Amino acid sequence: MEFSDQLKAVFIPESDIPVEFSIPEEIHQREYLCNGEMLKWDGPVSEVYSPVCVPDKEGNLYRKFIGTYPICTEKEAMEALDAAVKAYDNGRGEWPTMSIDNRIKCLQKFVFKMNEQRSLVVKLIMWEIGKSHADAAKEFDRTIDYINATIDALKDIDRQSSRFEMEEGVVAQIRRSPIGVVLCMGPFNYPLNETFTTLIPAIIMGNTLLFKPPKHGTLLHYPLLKAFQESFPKGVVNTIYGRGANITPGLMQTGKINVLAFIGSSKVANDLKKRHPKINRLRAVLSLDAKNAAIVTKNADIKLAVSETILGALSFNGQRCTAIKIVFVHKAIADDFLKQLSVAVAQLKFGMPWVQGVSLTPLPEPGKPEYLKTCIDDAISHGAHVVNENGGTNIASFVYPAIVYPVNEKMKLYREEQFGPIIPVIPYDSIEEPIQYQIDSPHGMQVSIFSNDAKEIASLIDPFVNLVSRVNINSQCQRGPDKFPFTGRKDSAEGTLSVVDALRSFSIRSLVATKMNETNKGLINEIVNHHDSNFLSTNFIF
Ligand SMILES: O=C[C@H](O)COP(=O)(O)O
Repeated sequence: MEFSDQLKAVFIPESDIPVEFSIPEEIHQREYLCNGEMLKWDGPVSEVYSPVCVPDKEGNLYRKFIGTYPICTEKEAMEALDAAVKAYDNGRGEWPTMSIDNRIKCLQKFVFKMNEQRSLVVKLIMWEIGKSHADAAKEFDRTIDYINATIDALKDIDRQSSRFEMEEGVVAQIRRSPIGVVLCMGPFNYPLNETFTTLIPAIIMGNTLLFKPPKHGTLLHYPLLKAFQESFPKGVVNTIYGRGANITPGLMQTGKINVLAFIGSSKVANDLKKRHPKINRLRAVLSLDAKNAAIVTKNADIKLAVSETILGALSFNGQRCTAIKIVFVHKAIADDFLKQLSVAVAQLKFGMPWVQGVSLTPLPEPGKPEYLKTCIDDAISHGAHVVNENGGTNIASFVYPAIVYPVNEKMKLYREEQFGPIIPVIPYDSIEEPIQYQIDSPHGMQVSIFSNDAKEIASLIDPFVNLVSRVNINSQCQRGPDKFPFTGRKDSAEGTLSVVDALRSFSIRSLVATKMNETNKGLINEIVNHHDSNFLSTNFIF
């Protein structure tokens, strides 16, 4: 069978889709959450087509229609903003003044309700973005773990804290206070997990928020709206739907957004930031573009370098900000590396997201296969070739991985973030070449260094760790474990995420201080007694 026919065969008729992996019915979202109410929507809607294609009677493949969601206008977005502003009430609202203990109780209620929706949300992740069912389940469970770790971290921080003497008789309670209204937007590749790595810490620190789900990955949030509504006071979480370009610039222009929490493209983030009339007052927590390099030195364990490169470059079809997006391999071992890499690609299982053990699946962005083809064609026109058999073959929403070699600075693949299943490989002579690449790069997220020579690795750590935010030794680039700081330099990020860092990112250190003289000693105890539990349970220091 021709390879393209093999690829086509993975798209099976609708009637053959295993029932346990199908969603019960099309999802038509006709409501959104604003100011604690599920508001009805009868305006225009956006149609959602799955990357999973099915053949019609003639054998033509078409993306399966799975549902619709509201396309709100600026009017609804402004109403949602008003609700968030009102709930925050300049820091005097019920939520920002609630004790941490009570906020945690709300979050625990939310986790309970979220877990009830696990099966549906996991299936929707799979259908909306084409992630394998196993990885979709991992995404859900990682999110629950992240929330629970956040709760544990808060309790820990709270336990460690106390009133303490600073200096010269001044006693202070150091707090982490909320900042205000957060506009929160996550990416399509981790529509639940990465969105929640900003949304959850933003909420728990006492901020109120506007939440816009990613374009690919909207419907999966629908089953969680009720959980938000029932777990948090009104106006704490408000949702907005529709075309980001139509509604988010206006929100920023109001100057009422205090924190922009955005995971996506650097261009969109910069455009949004510039809209804010007082940009210096805007806090931004951003995770953006990246072009992470793997460097395979001549002292590398090639087998290990290959298996980690495969994981790094092709997990979820290379659609991760932390993916390895370019590989520098020393000329002395380039042939061997490419041979083994090609064999490893050929061993990957491709298919529909519900197939067990599948690692290559259809791509959610409709224009992506065409874009990837232009990248490959451009590289070929500048002297590269596709090394692996069938590399770059495209049928409907599926693109078979391509190893492209030798890549040079004239090619799109040299600088552009392909965010897809292409592995561009550059042969190098001197280690100065990948170092210079990183110096010149507008990005600075991660690198992976492969070598068995400890001295060589040691000599490379400082040059790279001062250019990116994480150096991985003999292992792929990645975000986890989630307790580790996650950030980037240059255009790759702003602010730092991790279970604890995110709590810092969405709060401000503030003090309640007093001089410990005779009058104040007595007063302080009285104040503590008069104040509700808030005073004591927000006294964490970190
Ligand atoms: O897409 C960007 C994510 O932060 C990647 O996370 P990950 O490394 O855990 O897959």
